[in-house]
Amino acid sequence: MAQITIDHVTKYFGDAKGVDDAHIDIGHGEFFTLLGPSGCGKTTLLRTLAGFYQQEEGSIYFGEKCMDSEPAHKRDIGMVFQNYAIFPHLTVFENVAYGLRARKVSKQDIERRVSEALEVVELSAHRSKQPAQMSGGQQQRIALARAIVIHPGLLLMDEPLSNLDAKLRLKMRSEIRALQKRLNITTIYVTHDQEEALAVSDRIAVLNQGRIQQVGRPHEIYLNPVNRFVANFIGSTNFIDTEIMGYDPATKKANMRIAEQQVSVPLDRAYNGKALFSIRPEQLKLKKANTDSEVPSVVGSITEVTFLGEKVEYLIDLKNGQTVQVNDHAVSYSELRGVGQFAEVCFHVSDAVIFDEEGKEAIKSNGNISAAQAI
Ligand SMILES: Nc1ncnc2c1ncn2[C@@H]1O[C@H](COP(=O)(O)OP(=O)(O)OP(=O)(O)O)[C@@H](O)[C@H]1O
Repeated sequence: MAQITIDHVTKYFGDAKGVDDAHIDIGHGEFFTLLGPSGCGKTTLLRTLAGFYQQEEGSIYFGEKCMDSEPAHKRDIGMVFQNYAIFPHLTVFENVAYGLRARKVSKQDIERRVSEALEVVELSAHRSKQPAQMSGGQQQRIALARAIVIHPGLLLMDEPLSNLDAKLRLKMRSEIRALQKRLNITTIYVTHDQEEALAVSDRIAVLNQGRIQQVGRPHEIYLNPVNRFVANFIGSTNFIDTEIMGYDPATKKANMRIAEQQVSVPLDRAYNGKALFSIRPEQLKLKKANTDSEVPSVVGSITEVTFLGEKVEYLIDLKNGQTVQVNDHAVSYSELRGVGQFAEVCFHVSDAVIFDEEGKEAIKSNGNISAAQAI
């Protein structure tokens, strides 16, 4: 049974829907992330879960218990916000103890539980300090300790790392992930940072304009996006206009015209007409001399080269007028290419996802997904 069920929840602001018919089941101990661009409804959904907003449609269950008429303070939730929301006039210890005092926990238990929480976030040595004497990362750890000290059934985190610099974000995100796994607290995490979401989550829901676009494990979302929005929002993707012809229901294959090439492709459903071929820059390779001539390729000329050490980013103008990005590796000088050079860009059809012309739905998903189940 799911620990958290968001059952077709819609939250209106006037006539507009902040969250539109969200349906998600979240398991016990899961690290679940709500990911999407600014204004997509992440915070609204989180605040509705917390009981700060009341949805107009649908229900929220914690286990079998319906939470719809349960006030926020009775929902057994710990929260961490972007701005830390810690009290500047209280010591680190008193900040963490605050929720326990409000719950009338005994003095002895407060001492024990706050000490434990401070140890977990590695702030024991700072218990008597004022927050102003602490760094941003330390202040966020106070907020984290304050959220976990009440032993909540659910931890909600709204962009907790946004105020930290890039290096500290990386450090804190792996700390949060490790802590969440160790304490096994079901966690719902909000971020607009796709790399952060991929790094920390068990599963991710991608939202756009209030609607959930896709729910899946990080590699599923990345390798098998269900529509153009998800493919474009997570990582970078080449979209190449193609045409699908002669779908054969017996073999479930069709011919795809891509640039000057004609390639046979397996499809998930019957389709003929214009389509969008979506492939990641690292799934495209520059063909080397004397390599497999069976692999499909399209030709073009190199217009930009960015050498980044572990990879080289090439922009290539194809003969059909479209530009693609190829992220290649160059382990020796002889493999480096320059601007103006001719390039043959090759790919495996199985790596690509093909969408209908508007990009609303995949007509060919990524055939390799089952091989990645071990992750
Ligand atoms: N209190 C409010 N009153 C009216 N409209 C609101 C309110 N809160 C949010 N909205 C609208 O609802 C939509 C979703 O907002 P929300 O804050 O949930 O987005 P978000 O994904 O969390 O964005 P961000 O990453 O910028 O915080 C937006 O269009 C926003 O303008």
